[in-house]
Amino acid sequence: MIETSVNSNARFTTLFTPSKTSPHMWSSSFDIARFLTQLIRATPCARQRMRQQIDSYNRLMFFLSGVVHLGTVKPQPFLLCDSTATFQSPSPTVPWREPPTAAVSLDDVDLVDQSTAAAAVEAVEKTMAAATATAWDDVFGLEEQQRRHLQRLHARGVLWKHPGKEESSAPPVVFRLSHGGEVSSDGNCLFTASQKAMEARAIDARDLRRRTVRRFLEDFRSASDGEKEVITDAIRHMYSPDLKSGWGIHIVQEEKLLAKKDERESLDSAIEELMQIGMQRETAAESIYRERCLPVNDGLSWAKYMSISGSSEDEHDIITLQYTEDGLLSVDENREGHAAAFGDDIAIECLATEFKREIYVVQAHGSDGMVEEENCVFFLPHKPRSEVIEFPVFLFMKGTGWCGGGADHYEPLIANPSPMISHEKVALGEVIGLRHVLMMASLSSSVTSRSYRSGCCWASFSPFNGNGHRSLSFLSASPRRLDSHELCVRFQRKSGRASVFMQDGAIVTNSNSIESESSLKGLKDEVLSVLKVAADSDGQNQSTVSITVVGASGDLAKKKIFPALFALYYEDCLPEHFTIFGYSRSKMTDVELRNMVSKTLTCRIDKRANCGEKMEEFLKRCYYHSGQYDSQEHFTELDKKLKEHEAGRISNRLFYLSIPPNIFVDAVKCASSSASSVNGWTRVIVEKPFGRDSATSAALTKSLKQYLEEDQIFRIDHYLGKELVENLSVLRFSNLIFEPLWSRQYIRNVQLIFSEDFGTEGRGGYFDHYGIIRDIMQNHLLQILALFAMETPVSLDAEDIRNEKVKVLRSMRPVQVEDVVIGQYKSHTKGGVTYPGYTDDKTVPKIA
Ligand SMILES: NC(=O)C1=CN([C@@H]2O[C@H](COP(=O)(O)OP(=O)(O)OC[C@H]3O[C@@H](n4cnc5c(N)ncnc54)[C@H](OP(=O)(O)O)[C@@H]3O)[C@@H](O)[C@H]2O)C=CC1
Ligand SMILES: O=C1O[C@H](COP(=O)(O)O)[C@@H](O)[C@H](O)[C@H]1O
Repeated sequence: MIETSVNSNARFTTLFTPSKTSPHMWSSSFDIARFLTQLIRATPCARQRMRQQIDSYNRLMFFLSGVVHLGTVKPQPFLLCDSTATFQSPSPTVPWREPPTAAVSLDDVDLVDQSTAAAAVEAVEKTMAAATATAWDDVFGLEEQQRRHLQRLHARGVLWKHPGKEESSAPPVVFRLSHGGEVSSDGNCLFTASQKAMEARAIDARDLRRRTVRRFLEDFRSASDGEKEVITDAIRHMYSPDLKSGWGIHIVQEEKLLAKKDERESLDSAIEELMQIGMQRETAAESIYRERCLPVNDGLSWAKYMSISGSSEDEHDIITLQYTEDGLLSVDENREGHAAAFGDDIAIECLATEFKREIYVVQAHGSDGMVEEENCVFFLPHKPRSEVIEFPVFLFMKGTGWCGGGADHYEPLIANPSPMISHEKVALGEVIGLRHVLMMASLSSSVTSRSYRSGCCWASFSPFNGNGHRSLSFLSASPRRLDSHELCVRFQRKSGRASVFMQDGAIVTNSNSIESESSLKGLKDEVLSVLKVAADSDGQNQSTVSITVVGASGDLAKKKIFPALFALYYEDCLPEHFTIFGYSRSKMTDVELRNMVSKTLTCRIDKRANCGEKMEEFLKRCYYHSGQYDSQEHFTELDKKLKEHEAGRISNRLFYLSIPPNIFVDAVKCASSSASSVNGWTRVIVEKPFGRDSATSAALTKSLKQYLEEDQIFRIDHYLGKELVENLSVLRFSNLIFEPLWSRQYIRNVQLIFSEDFGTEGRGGYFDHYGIIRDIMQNHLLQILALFAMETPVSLDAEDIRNEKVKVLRSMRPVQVEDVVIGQYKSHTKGGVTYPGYTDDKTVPKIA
């Protein structure tokens, strides 16, 4: 029995639905807070947390099982391109070191005014720290520990040596690995991620898939019998496992079958026929699909399988049969044909061969990685069978797997190459007192002109001029500001030695080849001013989020939204630049709004330090504008105020509609036409109820879509964000004890109990009109029911979860009036206090 008991401590929990891709799950006061963070940053924490809990163990198992069982790649599960290890080998290179942690003293090089230098250093340090820290900051789905490993990996860089080439002809390269952005977590992610990681703009993900399959077929056909056998074994192991003896790693095994799209109807009728003679749908389906579909169990069927991208143009649909040791668990019939073949190790190797590039799959393990801290990043190499002609491709493997059911997810890594720092090469930086400004510059006379990426600037050298001088140009790192600033560095060719040997900010030798003190001073001044400009301009390009609570004078705003925003602020989850505006018809000043809000702000994070202070700071960021919900003019005034606060930054705007549903559309119309962002995103959160029934809900959506794109609309069902509800999925799918027991064989009945210990609380008008069934049953409780009863989704992707929920709802017998017992609560006395009955509430209309 699951009891979702709700009492006065109940927190506001949210589930939001960016409709097209439906339910993302959320949780509360923190829940609404988390929802808002995600919405603002588009990084779903709750999902992330759930993934983390489910995945870390399974990912490692999945990874190791791949390594153990796959005969086609040479598994090397431990750091292959470990920069630390390689850099320590004796070589003519300067060993790479971690950035110094001690504060830099400007004493040795203090040739400019201290305060200017200090201010600039601070600005630059901030930018640099942000650049490194944010390298993996916004990536959702990571445990803190993983994030740390990845940030460290980014900061250190990864050394890569061209396989099979002498160092002299192909010197080693250090890559900085940063996240290349999320890609949709469907079966195409290997290809979409690879396309981004390769920065292959001219080729799309589908082409990559096609070329992968073509490469496989060409090579497979020309393989020897022995090689074919190895490949076939690997394919069988993955897609047609031996269900008698193949157990050991996963408690669920999958078989893949291919159904011809044009035979789906006849397959369905055959299944129906079996059902008519009393067979259950799944057993019937299993039997028909097994009999009439193509198993993926050899090279040719693998090629057919791997060609499937989930589009209507595919020849086949993928059918997945899932088994536990007890027998059939489920049949994923993929009726809409959207499932795509997830790329496996064989596919990656083919991709590597096709492009003649090594592909490294990088994994970072979390707290339960069972490996020591230093070895938490794994590189799984996939070597091309051909020669290597280009730099490698790096992919990040982020698990979304369910109990070994597969579905690890690939995301692109962008690998920025930097040359090795050697004694022939010099970096300029510390000499001018800028600890973290790493501008590596090759002064070797063979190099005529080159660009190097530094943490906050681009620096490029011109060729030497007739006087043996060359200049260094700085460009702001921000792509929007490519205004260059010329600096004459006046390094001399003749010395052949660097003025300052520097690595990551450290001075390792003298600076006597810089011509004179005055030129150094000039250089320092100029660089400082350039960097200051760069840092300032970067600041301007930062974005800001303006959150407008429409209906700020109301119950929900006071009780839940403002406290949630404060919780977010307290937890440092709001961006640096944000403003909150309350908007409603009531007349209020900023101060009055702050007073109103302050009454409901509690330090949710149980009396933690500085709560009062934080609250004051937070309130200072809250403003109010009074206006009608259907007035363009009033929203234009709001827009003006928002702009003042946004101060020229990229503005992202969020409107939280905390108003009665009959005025949603008016407010959206005015907000979108008079107060939407011109250079950032505009998003709208819509509170329930989304209509009274299906028709009115559709009508509401249609009206909203006159003014908004679907992906701007976020619908909330806060209940799904409740921790208990979220944990249900974890309990079901990641708990090895419950997972196999969660079936009708072992559970006799399930009761969902929603018990509140308070009454209508002045909302009698609403309840009497709308009804408790519409208020909580058709949304909150049905969602819980679906989560409880659904089959394992293919992945945690919103679409997959929704599909499984829909299947549950479709297979339920509609409730009849005779099935329902309804009632109203009566007045009662407890602890000497008398609580009114439903009909005693003054706001409940009286029957004449
Ligand atoms: N309260 C809660 O716990 C929950 C609420 N919701 C939903 O959130 C939304 C807001 O709820 P809640 O704050 O309780 O609602 P309120 O009834 O408190 O309304 C919010 C504000 O809207 C304005 N307003 C109210 N009625 C009208 C009207 N007829 N015409 C124009 N403006 C009006 C008022 O502001 P002013 O007069 O200053 O303009 C009011 O302060 C609703 O859609 C509700 O269903 C969802 C889940 C829980
Ligand atoms: O949506 C609603 O939910 C609340 C219960 O949610 P909680 O987060 O406060 O526990 C319910 O009281 C209210 O009637 C309903 O509209």
